[in-house]
Amino acid sequence: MANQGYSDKVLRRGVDYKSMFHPQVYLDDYYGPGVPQSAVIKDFLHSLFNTGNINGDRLLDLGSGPVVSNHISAAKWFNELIFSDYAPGNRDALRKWKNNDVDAFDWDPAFKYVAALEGDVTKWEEDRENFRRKMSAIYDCDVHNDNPLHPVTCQPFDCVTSFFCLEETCADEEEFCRVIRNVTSLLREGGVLILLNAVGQSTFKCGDVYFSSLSVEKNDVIKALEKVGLKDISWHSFQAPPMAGLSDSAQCYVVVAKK
Ligand SMILES: C[S@@+](CC[C@H](N)C(=O)[O-])C[C@H]1O[C@@H](n2cnc3c(N)ncnc32)[C@H](O)[C@@H]1O
Repeated sequence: MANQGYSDKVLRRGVDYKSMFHPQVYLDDYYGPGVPQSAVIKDFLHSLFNTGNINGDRLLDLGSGPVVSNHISAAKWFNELIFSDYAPGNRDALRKWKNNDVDAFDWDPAFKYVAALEGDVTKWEEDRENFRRKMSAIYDCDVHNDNPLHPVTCQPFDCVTSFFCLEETCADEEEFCRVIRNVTSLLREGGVLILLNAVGQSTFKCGDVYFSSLSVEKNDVIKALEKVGLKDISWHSFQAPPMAGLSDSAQCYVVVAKK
């Protein structure tokens, strides 16, 4: 589980996200029109949520970045969607979209795509407005705090998600386990944790900037979840289409576990 490769690059992490992670660049590279990876992820999350087994009142996403599309399929199963991120620029991008600002990122194609998966593409605008209504808060967060939402304290959530975030904040296995513990503390008993990330990724790019990631395999993730007492752990992995030099991994995982 060691970071490797890219020894000639400066790999950014931690506080660098506040100044060197540019939301618009990230969105264009990873979520722009025709990026195949984002379609594969939407397909997978659609099939996961459409089992109907993951539902409740409040869902919290940690390290949301400027991204809403990964939660479109989840939205109909929860009354409130709470987003959070460490970098103010990302929280601003989320707020702009919620407020329908003219220069907000255009998520309409993502809503159309998911509405088509749901079997009725004409519903996409209704889905988009329902989503905006359910987006009840956008918090500052740091998954390295015992309470990642500090200073905000919340009732435990029915579901906590974190996509392409936790490994990106950790340098070693010990930190990864601690972060999993912090994140799990926000779940109610019986609540569901959903993590999505790349397998074996040690770096990803946002524009010209390389960010570090803790390279994890299936056993590392499952061990960390078991260590904090999570149960009913299910692991899914799928091949992600090549990302044209943006990441050194072409495999994604989704892990689902119950507290
Ligand atoms: C690769 S982006 C993922 C964004 C989004 N979740 C997605 O699926 O595309 C990693 C995100 O983690 C956030 N982040 C970095 N350090 C963090 C920390 N200590 N606590 C919470 N989020 C953090 C960054 O600001 C960034 O938005």
